[in-house]
Amino acid sequence: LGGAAAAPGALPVINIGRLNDKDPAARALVVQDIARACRDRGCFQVVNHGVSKSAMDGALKAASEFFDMPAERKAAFACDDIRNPVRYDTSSRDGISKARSFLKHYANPLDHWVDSWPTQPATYTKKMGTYAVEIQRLSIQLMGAIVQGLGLCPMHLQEKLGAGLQFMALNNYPQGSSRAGDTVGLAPHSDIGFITILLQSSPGLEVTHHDDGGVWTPVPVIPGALHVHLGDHLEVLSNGRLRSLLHRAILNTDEARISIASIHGAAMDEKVGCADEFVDERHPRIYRESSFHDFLDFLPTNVKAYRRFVETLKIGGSA
Ligand SMILES: O=C(O)CCC(=O)C(=O)O
Ligand SMILES: [Fe+2]
Repeated sequence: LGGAAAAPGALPVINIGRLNDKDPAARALVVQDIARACRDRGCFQVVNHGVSKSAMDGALKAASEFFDMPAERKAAFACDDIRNPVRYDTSSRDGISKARSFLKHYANPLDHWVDSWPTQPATYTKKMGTYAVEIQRLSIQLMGAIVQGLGLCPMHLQEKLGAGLQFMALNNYPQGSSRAGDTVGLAPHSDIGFITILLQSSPGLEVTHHDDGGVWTPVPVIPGALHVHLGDHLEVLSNGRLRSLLHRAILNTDEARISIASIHGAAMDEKVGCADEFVDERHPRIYRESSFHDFLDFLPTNVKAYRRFVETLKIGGSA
């Protein structure tokens, strides 16, 4: 064919209301939509997901109130140790932050982590906690559908996910200049974990799947919808049947922008490897097993020339 790759079509929006349907055929249709979206696009948006509008609005409000605080207050949460349970930062020491400040913290189980969260603004823990719990529940429901779509039992990972990691990143981007053209706030990367569920206050997120030929597709803001994309550990688990999604954030030229990413994975030291069901003579194991802990060890080494973590896990490849 040659020439520039054609822009892939609109990103899928999936109504997941019937995932809980008693009729297995009704659930199967939704599972099929999710499976296709995971395979072909590495992401999709969900509507009818059961996360309340008030929880979503509350989370964005809590995040914006946090970022609106004076710099000294926020600096109290700054920490050089990437293992700290709460971390605020404005610099680009991670190699991918170009123009963002962020607050990152863990969230599952909430009662274990919430005491380490900011106590200012006063309603932060209440609002973000409510959102975190609802998103954690949704993540388990979505993962049930995703593994079923892969042909596994829907319960395959449920216990590990229930005891697993929920890592939240609140991102704050300045308004971009319309004269400067597209300005990258957060450079292309994939997330660790199985899936990320993301809420954005205004457009800016862009995605490119491994076979999109490097064409970036903007993720539209659909009121009430949540964006879901696949992380490195789902690529590993599926032995490469699914691929993690490269994504980036462009500065919005109309307004400052906030996004809240919730990353869902196995517990800190739990090793994730390829499921035996996807390994046979024709499909040898592609990736070494690894944990979130291993990912944190890898991060500081990934500053100069960015590589997806999952690339470094390839068996036979260079680590
Ligand atoms: O701001 C966005 O939309 C993307 C955020 C993101 O990719 C992340 O926090 O990992
Ligand atoms: Fe990300």
